[in-house]
Amino acid sequence: MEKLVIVAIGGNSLVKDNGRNTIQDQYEAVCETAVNIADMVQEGYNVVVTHGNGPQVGFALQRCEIANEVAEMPIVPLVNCVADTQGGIGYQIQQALTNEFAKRGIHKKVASVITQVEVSSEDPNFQNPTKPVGSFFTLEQTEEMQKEHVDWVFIEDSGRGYRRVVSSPKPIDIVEKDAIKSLLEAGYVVVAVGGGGIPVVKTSENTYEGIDAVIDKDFATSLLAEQIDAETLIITTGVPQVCINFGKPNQKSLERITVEETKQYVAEEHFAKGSMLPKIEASLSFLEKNGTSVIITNPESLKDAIMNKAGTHIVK
Ligand SMILES: Nc1ncnc2c1ncn2[C@@H]1O[C@H](COP(=O)(O)OP(=O)(O)O)[C@@H](O)[C@H]1O
Ligand SMILES: NC(=O)OP(=O)(O)O
Repeated sequence: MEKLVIVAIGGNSLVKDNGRNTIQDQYEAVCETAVNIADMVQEGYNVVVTHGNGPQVGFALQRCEIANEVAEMPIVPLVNCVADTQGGIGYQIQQALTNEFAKRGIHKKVASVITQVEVSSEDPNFQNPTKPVGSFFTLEQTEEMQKEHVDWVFIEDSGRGYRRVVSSPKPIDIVEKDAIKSLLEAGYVVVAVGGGGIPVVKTSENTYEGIDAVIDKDFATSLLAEQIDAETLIITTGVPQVCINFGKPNQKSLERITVEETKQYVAEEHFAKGSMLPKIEASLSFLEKNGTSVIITNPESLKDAIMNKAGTHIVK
C-alpha cells in the first residue's frame, strides 16, 4: 500500500471570516481543502481525512436552544449534535473530494464512516469543561448570557474572543477502526472520526451508549493514526506554522522541531490551551507511539508542506 497519511481539518478552518457562517460558505471552504487533499492523492499518498466541529457543534447547540426557547422544541442532546455535525461536514467533504477526483480523472472512491469513539464516564475532564465550541463573544456578551445561563462556562480563546466550553474526555478506542481499515485496504479515501468522533461509553463487552461531550479531534485523530498504523499525521488549522511567543511582538514561526524541543516549548507554555496545545499534545503522543512525522499548517500550504517547503514539522 502507498504511504498512509492522516489529515485532520480544523473546524475553525472551515469557517470563512465573512461573519455569515452559512452552509454554502462552509462548502466553499471544504472545496478549497479538497483541492489540497486531491493534490496529495495525486502525489500517490493513501489518505484518511478527519475533521473538527468546534464552531459547528456550538452553532447546532445554539440553534436547538433557541428553538427550545421560542417554540418549545425538544433539546437535542450534545452527543447527537456531534453526530449531526459529523454527518453534515462528512457529507460535504465526501462530495467535494468525489467531485475533485472526477474533475481530475483520479480513480479513487470516497466513503465517510459514522465513527463512535469510546471514552470513560470517569474521565476527570467531565468535571472540568475545556473544549471551546460555537461563536466568539466579547466579555460583555458572555456576562450578559451568564445572567440567564449560570451553568455555562466561557474561556478566552487565543486572543480571538470568548467561547463557551464543554466537557472533552480523552478518546480510548475508535469503535469502527476495523471498518476504516477495510475501506483503506479496498482503496478508498476514508473520512472518519469527524468532530473527534461521537462520544460513547461501554455498557458491556460489545455495547455502547452516547454521552454528552465533544472529543478533541486532534486527540481522536492521533489515536486513529496509531490504530491504523499511519506514518504521517497532518493537522490543518488557521495558521501556516506553529509559533513561540504567539501573538507577542517577538512571535517566531517554527519550521522543524524535535520532540524534545516541542516538550520544552510546552513546559514554557507557548501553546494555548483548547487551541494549539491539544494539537501539540496529540502530535507528541503519535510520535511517541508508531508515528514518524507530524506537520501542522493551514489547508492552502498542504501540498508545499508535504514537500518540506511549508508548515511546522515535528520529528523524532
Ligand atoms: N503557539 C501558537 N502558534 C500558532 N497558533 C496558535 C498558538 N497558540 C494558539 N494559537 C491559535 O490556535 C489556533 C488553532 O486552534 P483552533 O482554531 O482552535 O483549531 P482548529 O483549526 O482545530 O479549529 C490558531 O489559528 C491560532 O489562532
Ligand atoms: N472536535 C474538535 O476538536 O473540533 P475543532 O477541531 O473544530 O476544535
